[in-house]
Amino acid sequence: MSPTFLTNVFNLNPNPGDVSHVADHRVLLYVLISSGAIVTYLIVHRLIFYPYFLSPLRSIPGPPLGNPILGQFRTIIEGEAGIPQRQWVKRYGSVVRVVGPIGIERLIFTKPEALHKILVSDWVEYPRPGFMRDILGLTAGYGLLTVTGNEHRQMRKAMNPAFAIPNLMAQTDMYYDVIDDLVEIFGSQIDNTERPELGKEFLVYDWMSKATLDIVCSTAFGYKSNSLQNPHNELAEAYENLIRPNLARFIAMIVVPGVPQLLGSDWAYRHRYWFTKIKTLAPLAVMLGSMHKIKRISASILQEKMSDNATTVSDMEAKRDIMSLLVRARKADLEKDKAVYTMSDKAMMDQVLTFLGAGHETTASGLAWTLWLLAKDQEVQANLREEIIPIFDNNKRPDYRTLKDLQFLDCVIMESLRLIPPVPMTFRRAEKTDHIDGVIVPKGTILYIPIRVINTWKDIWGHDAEEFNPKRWLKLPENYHPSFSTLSFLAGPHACIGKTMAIAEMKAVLASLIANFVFEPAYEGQVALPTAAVTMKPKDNMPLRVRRVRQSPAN
Ligand code: HEM
Repeated sequence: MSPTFLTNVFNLNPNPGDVSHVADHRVLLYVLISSGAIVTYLIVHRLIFYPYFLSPLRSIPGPPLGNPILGQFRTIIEGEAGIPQRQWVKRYGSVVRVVGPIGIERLIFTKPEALHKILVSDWVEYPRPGFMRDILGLTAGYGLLTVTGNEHRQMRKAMNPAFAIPNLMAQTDMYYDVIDDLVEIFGSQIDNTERPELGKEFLVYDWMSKATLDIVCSTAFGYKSNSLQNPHNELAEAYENLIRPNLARFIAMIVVPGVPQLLGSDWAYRHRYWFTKIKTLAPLAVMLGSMHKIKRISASILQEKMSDNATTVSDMEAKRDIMSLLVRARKADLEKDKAVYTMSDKAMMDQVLTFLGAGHETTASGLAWTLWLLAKDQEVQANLREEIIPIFDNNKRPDYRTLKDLQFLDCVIMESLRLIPPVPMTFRRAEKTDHIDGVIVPKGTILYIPIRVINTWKDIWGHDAEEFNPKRWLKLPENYHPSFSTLSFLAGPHACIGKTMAIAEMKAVLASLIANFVFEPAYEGQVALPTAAVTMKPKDNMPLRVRRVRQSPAN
């Protein structure tokens, strides 16, 4: 700091006879006052003038602006995921304006035509917003979930064949290697209690999470994570630590410009020790360590696939995991045409994290909530068992087609995913000024895609839209739109690439569990709530009482 600056600010003039310092002092004072006035004006403009009097969105109905600094943020964060939005749509109609923290406006659109524009016809101009891509990039890899426009088009085209039905049909048997373990673990733990006929309480979400991790690891990249049997598996542990940090704090850090790039750098990994010195930043050190471990494991998985020279049909049949298929397709493409688009090694490695991030917790949440709904509705559970038992009496590992043909199982899963979608909402950002559903949407506006609201909208689903009624899928309502009445897997070019895989997996797990066990609430008056996270992971890991359907011969 220069001595002149100090002299001026604190009026420490070394030469008392000289009056020029008084003029200097005044100039500085004017500068300070006018800067303060500008900053105050900008804050008042941002928090009050703009949202109340100037915003072109101000006449769109919506909840009150609320607290000038937080807006409706507290209601959103403290409410159950998707529920405040549902109340607003009920109250204010099909287009709603919500003001969040520091005056940031968001719009909710619900009509099929509006959703078609945002998600399908103009999807390139409505990408995932930057803050969302930063969060996804760090926790689920810079893969399909973060790329946009042409890069997304090319990457998705390269990946689609690996998710095609013939491949999924061939993979179904891999699910049962994991499911058999799960059934065996539940069964033996029940049998080891003093009164097996009363069953045992299990934290169902935890078990579904282990099972879906093992399934996605083996089907997506042929890796045996074995977390059902070994909770200390390196990849399972690293992934668990990666997603554990407090999400709200993590998001708050990530929106600071430069932080995502810093966290993704090797420098941050090498210097992570320093984060442990500050209590609030300490979880980041664990997260950086986990990211590094996952990258190392992904690199070795990819290396192994690339050096794999499977040429015989039986070798190739054995290696039907998604990553093997991608590596083989890339090799073939390059041999045919050197100029063709192929994914870089880094992009391929990032897909490992994308499959883990996108395909594990989502499917686990879907399964846990389905078991909860069945635990609360014993009649539906019994009807489902009635459909499944004859199949399992013949074959304990029903294939893709057999599972697909189980009509009531399909209804139960579709209804559960409708009512409690594992991803309750997502976001888009307008990259152009546009007209949607009669309102002007300025460039830069953040749009809520309110998955849970649409899925339970009474205008489409009728008066019992918020109730669990699998039979509704046998006769769909008149207003039903095949793409925009349930958005659990979204629609358009960014729709879930793993949809068919997730549904087949959920069917195999659920059918095997319901054939073997009865699920009941763990205690009277149990209420299940989701965490306010990206997925609908249950807050208490969903304790349920599990009993054997038929007593084992030992009993
Ligand atoms: C019940 C289970 C699942 C649900 C409810 C679900 C839901 C979703 C949703 C809503 C999106 C769109 C997100 C957005 O655009 O903001 C999405 C995208 C995606 N999902 Fe899933 N998902 C599930 C399972 C899976 C599985 C098993 C995989 C793969 C192994 C997977 C891979 C992906 C990928 C890669 C994307 C990005 C697609 C793109 O942008 O092109 N998902 N998923």
